[in-house]
Amino acid sequence: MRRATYSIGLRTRFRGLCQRDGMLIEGEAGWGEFSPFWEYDAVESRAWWAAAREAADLPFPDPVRSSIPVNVTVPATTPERAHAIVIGSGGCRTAKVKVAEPGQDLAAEQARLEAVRDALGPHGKIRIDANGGWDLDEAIRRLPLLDRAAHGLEYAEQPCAAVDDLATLRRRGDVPIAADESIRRAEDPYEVARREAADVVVLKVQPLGGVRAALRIAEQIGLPVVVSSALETSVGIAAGVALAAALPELSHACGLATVHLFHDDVADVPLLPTAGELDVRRVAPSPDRLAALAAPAELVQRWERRLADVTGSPS
Ligand SMILES: O=C(O)CCC(=O)C1=CC=C[C@@H](O)[C@@H]1C(=O)O
Ligand SMILES: [Mg+2]
Repeated sequence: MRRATYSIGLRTRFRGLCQRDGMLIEGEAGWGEFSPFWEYDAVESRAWWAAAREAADLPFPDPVRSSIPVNVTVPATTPERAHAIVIGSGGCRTAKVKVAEPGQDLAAEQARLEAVRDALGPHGKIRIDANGGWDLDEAIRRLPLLDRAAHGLEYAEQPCAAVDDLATLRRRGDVPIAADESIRRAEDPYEVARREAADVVVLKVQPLGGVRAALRIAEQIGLPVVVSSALETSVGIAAGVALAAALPELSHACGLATVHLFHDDVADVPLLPTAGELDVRRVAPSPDRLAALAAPAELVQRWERRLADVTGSPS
């Protein structure tokens, strides 16, 4: 099995990261990506490895659509930069704006949302993602204010960490609620649905163990699905696109336009949107790009050791 370890700078700090690294593996069916964030231990990273193996070894399920509408992802940045990111998004008509980042106050979030609304126009949709960063009182206080600043929010993704709090917020009805971490990092991804704690669920291929595993959750959970990236290169994004393409129903834009957050990509033709949509296709990295983006030797060794820990085999 051929493998390559990449390291790519991010244009704007995102979830505390200035650089993204991971491994790409080639199997009989094509390329897969293994890029669990560094804070994930070997046990949690197993699902990410299963996803990489699936992509490398098996064809993706048959698609039922040929392109996927996507949101532009706006990091916790200045209003000016947020505006420019939306304008340069490749025609996205939905924007997802990060909120609840350390060091950012309510006024900064309101200004960012106003700038995004200005760039998107009155008909675009705006969603926010707090990554579970608020307690219930803070969420109750902020959601109506951010809803107003955005001139209407499509939904708030993971405003609080606890499923109980999501259920309370949903019952209050200020803003529709989406669950992300409560699905991908939960023992039981169906708890959110049983507790009627979300209007939408966010599914990510790597943390959920592959396209087929995520498809099964989508089929059984009984809620609208948004397929999102785990901040991958175009190789990993292609697996998310394959999931979105195979879903029987797709009513919302997906969070798969994150290659624009990277300075560079492993593919000659990156999976970036045109007219707000991504093409449904597999991606192979180009040898030249892989060479240019190869991780330094020390980082390659760290990834090799990590892989050995996750698979239980010596590196
Ligand atoms: O959903 C999107 O628009 C892009 C993906 C995205 O926001 C994320 C990718 C990877 C890690 C996460 O912190 C973050 C998320 O929480 O959804
Ligand atoms: Mg999220």
